[in-house]
Amino acid sequence: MLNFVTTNPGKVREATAYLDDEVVQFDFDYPEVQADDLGAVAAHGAREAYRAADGPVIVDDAGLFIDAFDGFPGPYSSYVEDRVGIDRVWRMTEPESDHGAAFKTVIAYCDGEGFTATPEPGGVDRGETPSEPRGQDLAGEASRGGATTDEQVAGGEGALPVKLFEGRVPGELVAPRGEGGFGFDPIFEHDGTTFAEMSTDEKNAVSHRGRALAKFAEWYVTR
Ligand SMILES: O=P(O)(O)OP(=O)(O)OP(=O)(O)OC[C@H]1O[C@@H](n2cnc3c(O)ncnc32)[C@H](O)[C@@H]1O
Repeated sequence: MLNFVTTNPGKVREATAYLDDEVVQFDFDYPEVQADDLGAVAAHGAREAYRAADGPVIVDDAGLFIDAFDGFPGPYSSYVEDRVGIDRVWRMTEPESDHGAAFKTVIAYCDGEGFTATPEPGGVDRGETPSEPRGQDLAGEASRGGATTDEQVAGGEGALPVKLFEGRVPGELVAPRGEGGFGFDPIFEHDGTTFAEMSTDEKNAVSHRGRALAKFAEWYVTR
């Protein structure tokens, strides 16, 4: 059994559709660290949640990165969805010449144990294809090239190990269409279809979360 630490049932639906193991929503609203890096936020959350949960946990920190706004709202997407709303985010983007955007997610796994997989030189597994099942051990080592977040990801000396899996999907922002999904799905179009017009399985097949879950699932069964 795997605890998916989230207040968002949409994320759990997507993970359940993907993983063979039983996935249970663990509604634990951990204090999110303020960081420009999804990995740092997810790693921190996974450690906090593991201490509160009875078993292994995954935390997914995700966001919408809009090209015209240099990646805004990124890690602050949940806040912007609540305070600004997806209609106004679309209206802000509409006058821009570039409507490009990407969803990104980092899944952090923690079970209180160390991991045996070999760390990849150069950082967290940032590949995009579901066929790359590698994560990285981040216990107590500042192993990434980023400027501000190495220490937050590594968690300092003696910190519980976490393993990170990233997924990204490019797309275009459009006027809202569709009833499915959650969050910014109605204004995010990929290959002519918004995520809100897709079924959960269709979205998982191409989405940031699906890609990260694929990497996680492949590692999880063989770890
Ligand atoms: O933190 P938890 O409790 O898991 O739930 P959350 O929904 O607040 O999750 P995040 O902190 O990861 O915030 C991500 C925000 O990014 C947006 N988002 C992330 N993944 C998305 C997806 O697959 N489809 C649409 N919007 C998404 C949405 O606005 C989320 O609120």
